[in-house]
Amino acid sequence: MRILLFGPTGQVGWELQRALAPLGQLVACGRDSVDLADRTSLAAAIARHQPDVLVNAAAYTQVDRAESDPASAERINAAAVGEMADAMAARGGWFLHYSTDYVFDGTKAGVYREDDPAAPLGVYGASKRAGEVAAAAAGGRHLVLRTSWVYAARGQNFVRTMLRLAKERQSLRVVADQTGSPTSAELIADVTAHALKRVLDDGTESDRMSGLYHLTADGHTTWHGLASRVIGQADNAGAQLSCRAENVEPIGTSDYPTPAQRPANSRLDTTRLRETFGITLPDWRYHVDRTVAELTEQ
Ligand SMILES: NC(=O)C1=CN([C@@H]2O[C@H](COP(=O)(O)OP(=O)(O)OC[C@H]3O[C@@H](n4cnc5c(N)ncnc54)[C@H](OP(=O)(O)O)[C@@H]3O)[C@@H](O)[C@H]2O)C=CC1
Ligand SMILES: Cc1cn([C@H]2C[C@H](O)[C@@H](COP(=O)(O)OP(=O)(O)O[C@H]3O[C@@H](C)C(=O)[C@@H](O)[C@H]3O)O2)c(=O)[nH]c1=O
Ligand SMILES: [Mg+2]
Repeated sequence: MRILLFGPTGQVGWELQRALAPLGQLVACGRDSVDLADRTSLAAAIARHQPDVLVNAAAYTQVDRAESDPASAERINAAAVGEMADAMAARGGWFLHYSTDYVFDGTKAGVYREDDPAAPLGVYGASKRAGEVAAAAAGGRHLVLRTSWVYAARGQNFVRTMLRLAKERQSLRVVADQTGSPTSAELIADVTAHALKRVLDDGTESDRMSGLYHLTADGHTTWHGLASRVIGQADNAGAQLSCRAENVEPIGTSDYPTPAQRPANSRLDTTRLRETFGITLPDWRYHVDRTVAELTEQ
């Protein structure tokens, strides 16, 4: 079983290197060996490695920058994804890919299901939605895992930003009217490996599992709730902070203007994933607390 991984230096890709290794012969292609902006480079990587499974953890993830660089976001998050999906459909292999809660506009009152209409508010979300559509349109076997608010002990993420700012400033202002589920890269990688093992073990029976799934930690909070949790846990662990949890001020979205608009509600219903693959998802605080512990030990 040959597994090809794109994006091994990213948050999710890094964890996938560990999680996927036991499932087959894993080859990781970083930017040094494949540039997804270049169609020829992408086709050559697939031709060279002849994968049975392609896992794409690479993406254009700078939400605000995408607003002024839509061509790059569209190329990496949509066109390249379509080319990957087409190539894997032609090979008869599995294509695994990730998408985002930012495909929704956040106006729904409850949790979003996989088949709720997408209505992205920004360029990043629109490019990721186009990638989802392209992955399905190829007609091959695929798993697209839609996740949200990803963080890890390494890489660029909100949890690490909050710890850095809490060391520099005596107070922080964080939006309290955007709700979602913080999800660790480690959880995403472990669930990916579990789901991949399942579809490979089930052979052609697994064709009915092909499709789109929501994958987030259980429960939800706001960005303010997440910042308060992170700073409170770091403080308890003895980190030297200038800002305490009680000095994280809740603000409204309009008080924190950004180039890209973000959904007010992006809670995702994970029933389909849990029931199809028999997975239990931990509360969002579980991995947040472990990640903060790891970061404050360093
Ligand atoms: N981060 C988040 O909060 C969320 C992420 N997602 C999705 O999850 C997936 C993984 O995200 P995450 O791990 O956070 O991503 P990161 O931003 O941490 O990593 C992105 C990866 O993509 C690679 N990459 C970007 N452009 C290119 C290119 N032109 N050629 C080759 N490689 C490229 C990067 O390589 P390099 O290191 O060289 O730049 C890096 O390995 C993505 O599909 C993302 O859309 C979904 C919801 C939330
Ligand atoms: C740094 C900071 C951000 N914010 C706000 C801005 C924004 O509304 C929210 C989150 O900010 P960030 O820019 O860190 O997060 P953002 O880049 O929007 O994160 C998103 O990334 C992409 C890749 C995804 O797919 C999404 O699921 C989501 O995780 O917090 C504050 O209120 N105060 C602050 O000090
Ligand atoms: Mg960001």
